[in-house]
Amino acid sequence: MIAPFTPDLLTRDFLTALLQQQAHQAQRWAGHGGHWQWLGEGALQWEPADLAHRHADLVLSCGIHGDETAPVEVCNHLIRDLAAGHLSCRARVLFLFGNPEALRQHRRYLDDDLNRMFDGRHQQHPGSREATRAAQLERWLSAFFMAAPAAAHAVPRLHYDLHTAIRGSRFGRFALYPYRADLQWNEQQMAWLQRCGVDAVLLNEKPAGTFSYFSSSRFGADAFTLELGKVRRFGENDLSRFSGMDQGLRTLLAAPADSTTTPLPRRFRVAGEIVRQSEAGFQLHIPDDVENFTAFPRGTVLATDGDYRYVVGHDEECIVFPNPKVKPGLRAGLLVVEIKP
Ligand SMILES: O=C(O)CCC(=O)N[C@@H](CCC(=O)O)C(=O)O
Ligand SMILES: [Zn+2]
Repeated sequence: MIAPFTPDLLTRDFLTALLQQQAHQAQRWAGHGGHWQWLGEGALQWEPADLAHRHADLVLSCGIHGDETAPVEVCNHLIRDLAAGHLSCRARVLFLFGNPEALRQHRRYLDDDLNRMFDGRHQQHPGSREATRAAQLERWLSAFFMAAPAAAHAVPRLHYDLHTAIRGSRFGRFALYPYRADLQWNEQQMAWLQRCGVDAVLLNEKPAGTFSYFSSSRFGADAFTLELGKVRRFGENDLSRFSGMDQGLRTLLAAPADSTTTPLPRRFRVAGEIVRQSEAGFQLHIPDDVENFTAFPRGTVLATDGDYRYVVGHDEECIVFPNPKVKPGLRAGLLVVEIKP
């Protein structure tokens, strides 16, 4: 029998409540040092009692891809510990569990890749379940930033979109920094990422339909897609591999990121993109066991599709996210080159 919905269950085990579709009423209730608010399926907001002195408006999203379960467990533990009073949180936080139905089915997506739908692109996919969800996630995130109560000082907007990758990687954890028209990368954020165990950052050079691009471009948030490990099913994740990010987030909830300098992550810029052209003719000439950040020399033909060829044009390009199964028109791989200090 499905247990009745209570706010207590919702925060004690948000994930189970979500997967069992138990929580579906708009509610607001008091917690340790602040208030919770259930906004809708997969959306939970925390506001500290002392809003005037909060140090960040932080969006933590996970499960945008339904087969990427470890970050969902990390967020679930943060909610549980915050609800139990074991974790202090002086930031205002919006937790978003991106694609609940895909999480239930352990599928990357149901109809379309949700992380290609943001910044209004969902309007081009009427009838897609991910289009509906992207519009909903955009509304929650927009309201969270736009309706932020006044504070005693400027409050940074942050958004960390937590993912895991399909393939192994030469860098265990890496971040994607969405394109910024002003080209100002936030060095303090880079240092914070390094302290969380993120070894490499990819700087994107054009707008995208990703969730992190949406919050960066629309709200000036310091937003990142964070790749924290490998895709696995619920129950198969070794959460000790995620402890760096877990600890980093716990510290950040309690207090602003400190600005001590650390070695910064290595930086890469996007140099090219493999785009699948057709359903029938696309071939990716990269074996299945090639890891993210594997380098290929100039002249290597990485993909073909009819007249289309992707040929490595720099002395060396490293492949990230090679995936021959994407739909035509979508990215089937990113090519990056390191920016030498
Ligand atoms: O491992 C893979 O092939 C994909 C992992 C993943 O979901 N990555 C994100 C990156 C988003 C970005 O470019 O900021 C994605 O593809 O959506
Ligand atoms: Zn993902």
